[in-house]
Amino acid sequence: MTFTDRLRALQRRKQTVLCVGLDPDPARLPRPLRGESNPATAVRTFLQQIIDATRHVACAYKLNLAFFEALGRDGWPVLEATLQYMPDDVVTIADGKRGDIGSSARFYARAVFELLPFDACTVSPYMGRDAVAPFLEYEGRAAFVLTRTSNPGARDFQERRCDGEPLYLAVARAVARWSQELPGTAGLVVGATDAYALAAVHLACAGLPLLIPGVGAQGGAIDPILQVARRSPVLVNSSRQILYASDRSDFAEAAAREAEALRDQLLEACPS
Ligand SMILES: O=c1ccn([C@@H]2O[C@H](COP(=O)(O)O)[C@@H](O)[C@H]2O)c(=O)[nH]1
Repeated sequence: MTFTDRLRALQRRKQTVLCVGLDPDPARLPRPLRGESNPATAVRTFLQQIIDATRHVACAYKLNLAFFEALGRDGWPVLEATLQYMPDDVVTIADGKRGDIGSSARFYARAVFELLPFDACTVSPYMGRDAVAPFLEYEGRAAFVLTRTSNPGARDFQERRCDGEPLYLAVARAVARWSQELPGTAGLVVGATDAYALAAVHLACAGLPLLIPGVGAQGGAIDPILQVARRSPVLVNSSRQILYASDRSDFAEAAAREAEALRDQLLEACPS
């Protein structure tokens, strides 16, 4: 079964397209956990409680690798423990935005798909086809390639014209071509903060799954997502708005409420 088929089946069964982002910042942990002498232990407990509180409304969890790497030597065990804690009915995404020459990219791919059991990862297209290809060789897994990202700096390069269209669209079309060798292994990251780019990427590559960050803390709109979800599978990520909904002992309940509210707003995007 391809990654995309598995994702669609999960979304249909659970009626949710919500991806909860796990970006654990030790300085933002709820106050009751901040007293823990080892921040890695606190992060591990925090993430397990967030997973328990949101698993009924999440079809995916996106773990931003930067936050685990920044825990130093304790980061890898926390990453492994968090993955082991995942329920069966979700997919996991390693958000490391990898992208290097082919011989090195193969090792990045091996780390997330062989050493760690991630279902998908994020990849930067800047270094071209050989930097992306190793991630597309794993049957049943997927690589989401950055197109038009959600941050203000996306305008610096991604919107430059390339053969008469924005560079991010040329990237999206190239990824669609590259993925033909092993269908179902590629997706695209496109931010919710630019409704025009979201619609354009979706029109250029209808059918490729879209990982959409930028709602919640970054203020991206929901309606344009509902439009593109009519023809493309979508996974909508929210991290800080859910994780840090409260910094008191009710943080898990508050996270559940935020996640449920976003799931409800996105119900129309679920496959029937
Ligand atoms: O274009 C992009 C690509 C990745 N991200 C990542 O998604 C989350 C968003 O966090 P929020 O707290 O919901 O804003 C974070 O891990 C980013 O690194 C993105 O925001 N935009």
